[in-house]
Amino acid sequence: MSFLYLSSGDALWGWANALSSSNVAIILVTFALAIMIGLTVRSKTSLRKGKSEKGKVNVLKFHSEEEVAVGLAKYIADLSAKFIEENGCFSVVLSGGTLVDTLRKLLEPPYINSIEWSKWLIFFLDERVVPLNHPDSNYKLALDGFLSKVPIPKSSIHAINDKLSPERAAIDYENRLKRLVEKGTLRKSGGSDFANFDLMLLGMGPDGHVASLFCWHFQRFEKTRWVTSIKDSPKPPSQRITFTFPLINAASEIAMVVTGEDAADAVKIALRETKSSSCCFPLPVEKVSPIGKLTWFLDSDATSGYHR
Ligand SMILES: O=C(O)[C@H](O)[C@@H](O)[C@H](O)[C@H](O)COP(=O)(O)O
Repeated sequence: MSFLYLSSGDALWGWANALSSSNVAIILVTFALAIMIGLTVRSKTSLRKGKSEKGKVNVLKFHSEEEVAVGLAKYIADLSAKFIEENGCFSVVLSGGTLVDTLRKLLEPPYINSIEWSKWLIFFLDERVVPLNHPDSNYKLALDGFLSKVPIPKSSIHAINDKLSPERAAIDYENRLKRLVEKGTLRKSGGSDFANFDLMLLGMGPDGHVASLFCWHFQRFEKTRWVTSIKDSPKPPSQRITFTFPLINAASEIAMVVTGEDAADAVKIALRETKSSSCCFPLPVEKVSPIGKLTWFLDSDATSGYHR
């Protein structure tokens, strides 16, 4: 009832006088609690909003790996034209594994002639710490299967320093990326200081790993480093460097390119068709959530059991 009279100065004065100091304390605590509850509800709402507004997810299902390669080439060529028109260059981050082979349609007409290759900048999402001419090197894989067949200037291909230890190679690569941001060669992501790559091309292992971020390794929880190292990778070779999730998720576009039935279970989990069963935490792939857009390229083997 008292609150009904708050508009009247006299009533307010009388009401206030009537309060003992303990009543004042109770009212202050009540107000504080109300403000805290209000803030909690607000922040939960904005978190939910933030999550749903973050990036768009597009799932493209193709019958065969060949069709994935065709669809991926068109997607990359379109992005190349868009980003070169907007910014004068196109920064592309490559994974190892089967991805490089899936890029093969870019080496054919019309793309081989229409893409402005001289404006591409190439980076490596993860790299095995071996000499660059070693059969395990992702750089060598990309060079032999793709980069040597297109006119991308050598100076635009950013390989790791293969003379360094994994820790030092990761620090060195991170520092080189930071210098490229300072020089304006790479853009900064809107909401953070991380570099904002135009396109990251990711593969995924059957255990749901992406880059060299594996289930049982702390590197997947890294929050501040851009690039980190691992010395006991479950997928050989054991010594690697890898982009971290904050850097991965600062990208404008991420393509998750997954083919073959080995990966089908992890695909189902990542696309929320089933819950993680044996793992009591999200798979690394579930942490892929770019500020921009995420597009899945899947063949029918990788989607066996995925119904949506
Ligand atoms: O260097 C690596 O091993 C990778 O970058 C790794 O993350 C790879 O992309 C996945 O393991 C998928 O590999 P596949 O495409 O061969 O299945």
